[in-house]
Amino acid sequence: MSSSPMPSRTSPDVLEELQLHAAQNLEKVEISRYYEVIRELGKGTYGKVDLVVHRIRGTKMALKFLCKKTTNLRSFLREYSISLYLSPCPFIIDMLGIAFQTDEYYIFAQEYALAGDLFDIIPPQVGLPEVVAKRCGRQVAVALDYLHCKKLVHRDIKPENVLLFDRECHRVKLSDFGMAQWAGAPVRRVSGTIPYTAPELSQAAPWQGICVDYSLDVWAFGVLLFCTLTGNFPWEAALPSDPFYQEFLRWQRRPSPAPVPTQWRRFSDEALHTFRRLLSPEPPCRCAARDVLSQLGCRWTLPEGSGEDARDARAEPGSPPPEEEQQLVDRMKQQTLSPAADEEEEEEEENQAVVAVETGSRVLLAAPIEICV
Ligand SMILES: Nc1ncnc2c1ncn2[C@@H]1O[C@H](COP(=O)(O)OP(=O)(O)OP(=O)(O)O)[C@@H](O)[C@H]1O
Repeated sequence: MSSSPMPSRTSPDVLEELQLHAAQNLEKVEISRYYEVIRELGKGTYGKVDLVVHRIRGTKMALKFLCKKTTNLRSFLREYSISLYLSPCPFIIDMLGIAFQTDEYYIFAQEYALAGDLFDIIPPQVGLPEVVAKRCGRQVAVALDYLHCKKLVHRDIKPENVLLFDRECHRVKLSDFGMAQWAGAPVRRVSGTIPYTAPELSQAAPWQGICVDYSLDVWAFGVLLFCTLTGNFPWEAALPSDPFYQEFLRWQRRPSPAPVPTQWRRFSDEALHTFRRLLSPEPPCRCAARDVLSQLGCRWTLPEGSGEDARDARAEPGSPPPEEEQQLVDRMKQQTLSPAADEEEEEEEENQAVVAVETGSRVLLAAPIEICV
């Protein structure tokens, strides 16, 4: 098993050229003169994304604003040129070749993904239907394979960075290359972790140097697939102190047949095999993102009520006692993609979406994120 991609036929010099060209043409523009802002599409750590219409051409587009206070020109040019460089892939967000600045922001334009992002359509504690999750997973796997072939690592794979053109995921695209790095580049872990952070990074000492590798994306992709299929995170963080991660690790490290951790029992043997390879604690043992493609023909989730989900529920030597397991399940339930679910139940469905976006649903995902420089 190896996560090495096919060799790239393109040169990183292209990126240098793109950056230079963008830097030389980065005009100061008064936004309201050229664009009418329709609404805010999203907010991130370093800025915001607005839906706008070009006043003359009438084209709808998404403008990404990076605040000058927190993003320097070099980082902006990097994100812009990497996004441009990767945008020929049909599963990566298209760039419109427009970049400019105001006094406060650096800005670039992208195509507008009219159905929002993947996070917003995952029903908490339920997940998407298998067919939809696989359709989405297939496109993300191809996008990852593409950028890995170009020797780049995304480093921020999560549902918020998978943009949708329809809610059934017939067309999805990977976005947000603000963290992307060349494979092999040394980075330092600065702070924090999220559920998608691979264990080698979560467990690195603060400021410890690590080498960027494709396997970081593969791990995050495995977590993303779990979230998409279940509406839960598999763990809060891939740390020994996290009981869900610990239980998963026990299962991963045991010779098979080993007891399947509680929250993984809904999956078929084929799906478990795939998860085991995507989420191997040892980075070199992780498979490539594209390896998921050959598993899409198998059934991944067991039919509800088939009795199959009782599989491995029997106590086996070394598995946690039932009370401990129940506690794990309870904690897991609190750790859903929508911690505010209870309060929202009384609200109308329309309001729920708004509340989820504005307050509750991103709590876990908004936990301190991995920032490497
Ligand atoms: N092209 C687009 N079309 C529609 N919505 C978009 C588009 N780009 C971004 N968004 C929305 O805006 C959100 C934030 O965008 P993005 O991830 O690019 O910002 P960021 O500052 O890099 O975020 P983070 O700090 O979380 O990485 C996305 O999760 C998505 O909901």
